[in-house]
Parts: sequence; C-alpha cells; structure tokens
Amino acid sequence: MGRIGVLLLNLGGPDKLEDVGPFLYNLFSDPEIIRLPFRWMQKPLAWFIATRRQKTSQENYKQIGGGSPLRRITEEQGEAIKCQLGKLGQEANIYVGMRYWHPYTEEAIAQLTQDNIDKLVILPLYPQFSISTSGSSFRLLEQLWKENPKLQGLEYTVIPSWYKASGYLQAMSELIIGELEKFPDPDHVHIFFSAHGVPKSYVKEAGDPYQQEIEECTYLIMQTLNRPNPHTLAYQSRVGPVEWLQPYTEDALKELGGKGVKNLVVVPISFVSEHIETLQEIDIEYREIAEEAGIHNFGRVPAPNTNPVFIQALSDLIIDALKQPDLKLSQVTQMKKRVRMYPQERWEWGITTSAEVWNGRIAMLGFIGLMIELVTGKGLLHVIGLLH
Ligand SMILES: C=CC1=C(C)c2cc3[nH]c(cc4nc(cc5[nH]c(cc1n2)c(C)c5CCC(=O)O)C(CCC(=O)O)=C4C)c(C)c3C=C
Ligand SMILES: [Fe+2]
Ligand SMILES: [Fe+2]
Repeated sequence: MGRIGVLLLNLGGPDKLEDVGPFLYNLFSDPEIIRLPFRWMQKPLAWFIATRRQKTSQENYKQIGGGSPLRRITEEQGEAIKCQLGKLGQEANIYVGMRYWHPYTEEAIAQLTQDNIDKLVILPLYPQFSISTSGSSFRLLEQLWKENPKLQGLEYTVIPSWYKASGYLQAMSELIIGELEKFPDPDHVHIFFSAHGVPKSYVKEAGDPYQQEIEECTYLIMQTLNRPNPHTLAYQSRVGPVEWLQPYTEDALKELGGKGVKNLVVVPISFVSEHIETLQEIDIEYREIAEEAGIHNFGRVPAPNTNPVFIQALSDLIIDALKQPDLKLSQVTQMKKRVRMYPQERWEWGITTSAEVWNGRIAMLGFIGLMIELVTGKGLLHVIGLLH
C-alpha cells in the first residue's frame, strides 16, 4: 500500500468569541440537527435561533478561555496518529474536516484531492454513530462525492463507528482508573457516564442507533474496567423544548445526591476531546448541581485527547480498515434511509399539487408567526421554551 490519507471528522467549534454566532448559524442550518418540515424555513430559523443563543453560548465560551480547544486538540490527535502510523510502517497524510467550523470538511477535501494519495480512510472522531454527528458528516461527504468527478476516482473506505474497539475500551478504562485512584476508597466511587443527548425522536422515530451504541459502550467499558463500582448512564446538553434521551444528567445527579452519594466521577462518553461540554458544562455547571445535591467529591475523567493507548487504538482501526473490504458512503447512509431517517423525506412522499398548496399555506403562516415573534418577543416558541 502506498501513501494513504486519513480524514478525521469532527464537529468543529468557534476559535474565538466573534465566531460563536456564525458557528451556531452553521450548526442550526443543518437539517440533521434541527429537523423542519420545510427546507426553506431552515436558514431563517437557523439565523433566528443562533442570534438568540449567541449571548449565552458566548458566556460559556468565555468561561473556557474565549474559544473552543477542539481544533487544536483534533490537530494534535492527527499529528499523533501520523506518528504512530509511521511507526507501524504506514506513511499517511492526515486531514481534519470539521462540520460547522474551520477547517471545514470542504477545505479538507479540496486539499486531499490535490495530494497524490492512493487511498483514503474516513474516520469520524465520534466513537458512537448518531445521525446528528457522523451521519451529518457522511451526508455532506456523499454530496461532495456526487459533485466532484475527481473524488469519484478516489479509492476510500469509511469507519462508521468504533466504540467496540478494544484499544479504545482499554484507554477509557485506564483513564477512569486514574481518576478513581484519586479517591481514598476507589471501589465505592460512583461512576457516572454522561453521554451527549439527542432528541428522543431521533432514536424512536428516525431509527438512530445512537442510544443502543451508547448503552453497549457503557457496558463494555464497565466489563473492561472489571471493578465493583456502581454506575449510572445519563444524557447531557439538551437544547430546545422537545424531549431528549433520558435520564438527563442534571436530574440523575440530583437523584444520586438525594440517595446519599458523596463521591462520584463523571465519564464523558460521546467525546474524545476536551471541549465546551466537558470544560464548561460538566466541570462548571454539573459540578455545581452535584455539590448542591450533596455530592462533595466530584471528579471528572479526562477526554482521551492524545492519550497514547487511545492514539494506538485509532491507528490500529485505520490499519484494520485498509485490510477489510471497503465500506462506501452509500452503504453507511443507505442503512439509515431504510429506517426512515429523515423527516424531510416523509414530507416529500405526499407531494401532490394540492398537498403542495397546503404545505405552502401552512409554511407561510408559520413564517409570519416567526416574524411576529421575532419583533414582539412573544409567541409559541417562547411559550414552549425554544426561545428565551
Ligand atoms: C440542537 C441540537 C444538538 C444536537 C442534536 C447535538 C448533538 C451532538 N453534539 C455533539 C458534540 C458537540 N456539540 C458541540 C456544540 C454544540 N452542539 C449543539 C447542539 C446540538 N448538538 C450546540 C448548540 C452547540 C454549541 C455550543 C452551545 O451553544 O452549547 C460541540 C463543539 C463544542 C466546542 O467546544 O465548541 C461538540 C463536539 C455530539 C457528540 C452530539 C450527539 C451525539
Ligand atoms: Fe451540545
Ligand atoms: Fe452538539
């Protein structure tokens, strides 16, 4: 095998406070994040929600130094993977493709089409698959592939999710032990897995395998850890009014505090890099909630970042993927279509002339309502809690 390319996919984060607004706009413009019946409403609503959320979000980023460390850490992970692959005798170019901020996936693709690589391995930096994370990036790549004849000639393979990889489980287990051993009685510390939440409808209606993968991942980490500690799984970072996967992290912490738990370590389970949801949400917000609930000794397991066991695990995954039959983007996205992934497709099924007329009328009413709410600050979105 000649020179390979590795495309690392991640969400991206604002580098500085001025980036927060445009970053949020990009995020909320994604139909895999906010699912609307009418595509044309996506951009105005994204602008509206991003504008309303910007201040709170900026305050949060201020608390972690004025920007996200995600780009820096992802690039460091890339460097470490390149180095490890070199040791394994595999030369590689590493590309970082973020979904909603720089370096965008499109920028990475532009670069890699110029370089002479023999094969590309696409690796999302999310251990578990969700339609809102890896799924969204795969969708974008599928689109870029369709548009670019140069890409159509490129040999590639995709790693859809990798939470079962033994090296990853080992790295998580070692990181947990490191934190447990800071306590005087490590075996009695409560291990609290905090996964990023997604709306419940993604799983129940759209068929997102995310919840099942998170549950299995938690189970496998506990197996690898092989310690007697009690553990809990909960879901963090809910945004907006709809129901997300439960239990919510804040409720579960209060409940455990109420039951007399005093020593607890949080394990962030959907992320492999430190970012706002570990550094601000867990370390500041959830710590405060836990302490108020009587959990006086609150620890947090670091994200794997460039942990050597973790980097070795990712490098092994890449080498293995090169030996396996290729997995194509159409295979990882088609799997989801069969389980009725996208609400917007549901709306397209019924397109008839009269349905379109009615769709248009309802959409127009919705848009007028949104504009009134924007001007007056009162309306349905405020009542249901989407806007404050
Ligand atoms: C509104 C819906 C959102 C869903 C669904 C969602 C899923 C999801 N996100 C991550 C990982 C990350 N999210 C990050 C930022 C971020 N995500 C949302 C919203 C949803 N995420 C918002 C509004 C933001 C911006 C921050 C904020 O205002 O709260 C990031 C980047 C963090 C950074 O340091 O900049 C990551 C990473 C996962 C894993 C996930 C579902 C599994
Ligand atoms: Fe989030
Ligand atoms: Fe998110």
